[in-house]
Amino acid sequence: MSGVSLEARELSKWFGSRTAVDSVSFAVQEGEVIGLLGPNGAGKTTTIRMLSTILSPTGGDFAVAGVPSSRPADIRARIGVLPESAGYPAFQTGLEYLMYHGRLFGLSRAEARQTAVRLLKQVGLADRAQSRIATYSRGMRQRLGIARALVNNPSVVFLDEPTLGLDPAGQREILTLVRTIAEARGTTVVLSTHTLPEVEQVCSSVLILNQGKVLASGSVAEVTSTEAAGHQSGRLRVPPEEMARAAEVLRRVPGVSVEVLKDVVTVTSADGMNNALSAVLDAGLTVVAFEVDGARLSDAFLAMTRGGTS
Ligand SMILES: Nc1ncnc2c1ncn2[C@@H]1O[C@H](COP(=O)(O)OP(=O)(O)OP(=O)(O)O)[C@@H](O)[C@H]1O
Repeated sequence: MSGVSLEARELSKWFGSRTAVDSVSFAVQEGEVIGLLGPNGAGKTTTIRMLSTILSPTGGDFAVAGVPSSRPADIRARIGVLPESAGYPAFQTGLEYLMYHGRLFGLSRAEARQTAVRLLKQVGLADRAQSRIATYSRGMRQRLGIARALVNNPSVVFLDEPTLGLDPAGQREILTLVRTIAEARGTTVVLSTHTLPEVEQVCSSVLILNQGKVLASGSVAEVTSTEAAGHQSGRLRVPPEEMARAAEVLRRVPGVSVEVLKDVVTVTSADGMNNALSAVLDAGLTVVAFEVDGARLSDAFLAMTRGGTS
């Protein structure tokens, strides 16, 4: 059975009078991919910097692979980080770069080479191992950065916006790689992103931050369904001859707004769609089709963070 590999308790960071992270608590299981989601300035990077021991928390504490935050050097040995804007030595080759980092972690020359070759293969750069990094595309550099984050065989990897600036094919490559890292190696991945479909595709759980506070956390399905219940819209199709009557019935339901287009009524309800549907059925009308929006994480995220960017 897998255990908790990352745990934060009431983690906080103030910069002067500005609160960047405000009492954030969460736990992540081994081999899980957690999406750290939030608008600009939500506190994602600051949270990652604290968990990766680059910044000291102002309050609260955390543990990585069972190692408490009071032992930062031991934590560093167990984590890998791809920072938001990683720089690369243009004149080194991918192989040299990874070997160098392997040596920094105490590997012998032979071990460092072996590790570098294995990782280059894993991130799809085997055929470019001997090319200078200056000739790599942005997507290739990001994959090299992920390989570097894996050099010390970490328990937890932090990837800060790894797909930023990549084209759809590059994004897909990174996301596939993230999934492989978690599934094949059992590594826990913390993925910070603005891009909601990414979270829906690769993350098992999500932590939504806004202005430093946790707005929601849990599995992607839990967060989506909880929020969707209160913010729904949908489309109701009735036979054309019953349209006028359906619109009239719906307009009488409290909290419901109605828009009619041909034989489709678009209904928006602050309290969920059940009352709207019941009213139409109670009136003896024929429902040909009923389709509810708001069952996506992106809808939940937009509803939660509406107007909240700092
Ligand atoms: N070194 C710093 N000094 C002062 N304020 C800071 C510092 N670092 C971050 N902040 C502030 O803390 C808040 C959170 O910033 P952070 O970079 O963690 O957000 P983020 O969610 O990563 O945003 P983005 O998506 O834009 O990268 C912001 O208001 C930011 O201005």
